[in-house]
Amino acid sequence: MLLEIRDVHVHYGKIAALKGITVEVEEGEIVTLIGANGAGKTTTLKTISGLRPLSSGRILFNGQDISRMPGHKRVLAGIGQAPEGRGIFPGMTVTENLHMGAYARKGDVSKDLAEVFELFPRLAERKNQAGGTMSGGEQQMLAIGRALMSRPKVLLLDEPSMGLAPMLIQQIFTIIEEINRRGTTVLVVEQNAQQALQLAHRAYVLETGRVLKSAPASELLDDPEVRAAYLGGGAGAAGGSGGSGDSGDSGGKAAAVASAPGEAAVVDEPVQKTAPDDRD
Ligand SMILES: Nc1ncnc2c1ncn2[C@@H]1O[C@H](COP(=O)(O)OP(=O)(O)OP(=O)(O)O)[C@@H](O)[C@H]1O
Repeated sequence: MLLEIRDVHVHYGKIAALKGITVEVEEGEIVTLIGANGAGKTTTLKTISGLRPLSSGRILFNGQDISRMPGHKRVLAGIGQAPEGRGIFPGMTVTENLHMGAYARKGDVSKDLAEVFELFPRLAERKNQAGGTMSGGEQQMLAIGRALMSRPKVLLLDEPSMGLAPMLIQQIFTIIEEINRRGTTVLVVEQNAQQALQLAHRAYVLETGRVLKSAPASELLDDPEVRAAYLGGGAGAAGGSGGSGDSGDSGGKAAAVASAPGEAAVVDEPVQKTAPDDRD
């Protein structure tokens, strides 16, 4: 087992955000955590990467207990994270941002840089552009690319589809599949349950700090309870895709994106929000 989260409890002051979560990730898998707002998905990722301390429980990585290991050492051990809200450095260029991803690692990074540019040609085209002037989709690519620069064994992704137009979501998910095909294990948190379940091998459904269910992703796509609560109640995603009943149709994918009808025309514009989630 590459990553094991065992009966983990996490608190924000008196608020119990995780109430005994157990999640396992095998090497080579794509695992997704789905669930409503406030279920504890982001907290789970932050606890794995060392941004939140555990109240109790254990986190094992490659069999080693990392529960109390500082975050930067976890990066060196092979845990890479692309955080919610991207968290890129707005004033730095794309290349500089990518170099920051390798800061904790010694040695030549040119091969890694070339690999990221190959995965994300858009970043290569914009390598001298300031991160803050990039579109939402490009910033998401940059955040993933930066996490890859640390050569993670497991890549933690927090809401990679957030705020992106359907076509871009599709692109990002295809790249995540490719990253996994090249050997990186992926743990991805998503509100976009339909797409996450189509991407992942296995999934955990979180509800108010607990694991409600875990199963192969394809099983959860057909699970009536999951469909009712997280997939818009019927076939395909919420939002009225036309309801063809085929969960793999592109209409369903498009409808899985939470956007007002008028927003469909917005492709991918520069975004201002670049700071990491700083509610802590
Ligand atoms: N900085 C914080 N201070 C206090 N409570 C917090 C903080 N961050 C999260 N929480 C609480 O912890 C619980 C889990 O939140 P978390 O962000 O992990 O959920 P989530 O499933 O990722 O939801 P979202 O999609 O909204 O990010 C919620 O009850 C939330 O209100």
